Amino acid sequence: MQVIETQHPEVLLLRPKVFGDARGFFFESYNRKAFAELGIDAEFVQDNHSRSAQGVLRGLHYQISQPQGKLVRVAAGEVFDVAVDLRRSSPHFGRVAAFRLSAETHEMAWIPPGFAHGFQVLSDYAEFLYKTTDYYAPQFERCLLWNDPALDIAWPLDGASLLSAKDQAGLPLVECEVFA
Ligand SMILES: Cc1cn([C@H]2C[C@H](O)[C@@H](COP(=O)(O)OP(=O)(O)O[C@H]3O[C@H](C)C(=O)[C@H](O)[C@H]3O)O2)c(=O)[nH]c1=O
Repeated sequence: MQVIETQHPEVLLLRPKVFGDARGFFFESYNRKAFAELGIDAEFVQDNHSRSAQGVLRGLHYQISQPQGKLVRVAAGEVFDVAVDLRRSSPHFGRVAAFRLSAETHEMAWIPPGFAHGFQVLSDYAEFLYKTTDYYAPQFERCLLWNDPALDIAWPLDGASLLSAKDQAGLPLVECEVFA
């Protein structure tokens, strides 16, 4: 597993060793011991899988209680993935880490608890898979406005063709509940 830096020291892009042969490919998408050796000693309790059409933007979501660390990857297509540090005590509070994830590169990203997360689909469609370190708790879910000017996120596609009502109602960072 190769670790690639992002704009944020705690958000890690992970490039797995991929075994290709005439049949196709194989790679370990998660290995507790190997990840612990990388410093990602997280215990995952939930796996999620979503499919979205091109232009769909999901996010930027976080749970103010039961915050979720996320190991994210794309099984089909390509997305522009974004994480924002919402920990007021962090020297990188408000910092954005953004990168592309695709089925072609098999790259994954580790996003620790305390970050808002979202993505925009760049391909015709994308299948997005991720593990979380705590359970879904809708009562604690909050939404950071995807196009908050203070974040200056360079989303590759203009606007968002499909946003949930929840995401359209996201709050700018200055109005968001954040972590200590
Ligand atoms: C997240 C989640 C959702 N749901 C149900 C609730 C809704 O009836 C339906 C769609 O939920 P939502 O529109 O919140 O799904 P996304 O917009 O993909 O939300 C995710 O988007 C960004 C990318 C994230 O990082 C979060 O993990 C997550 O909030 O699935 C569940 O049953 N369990 C869950 O863990």
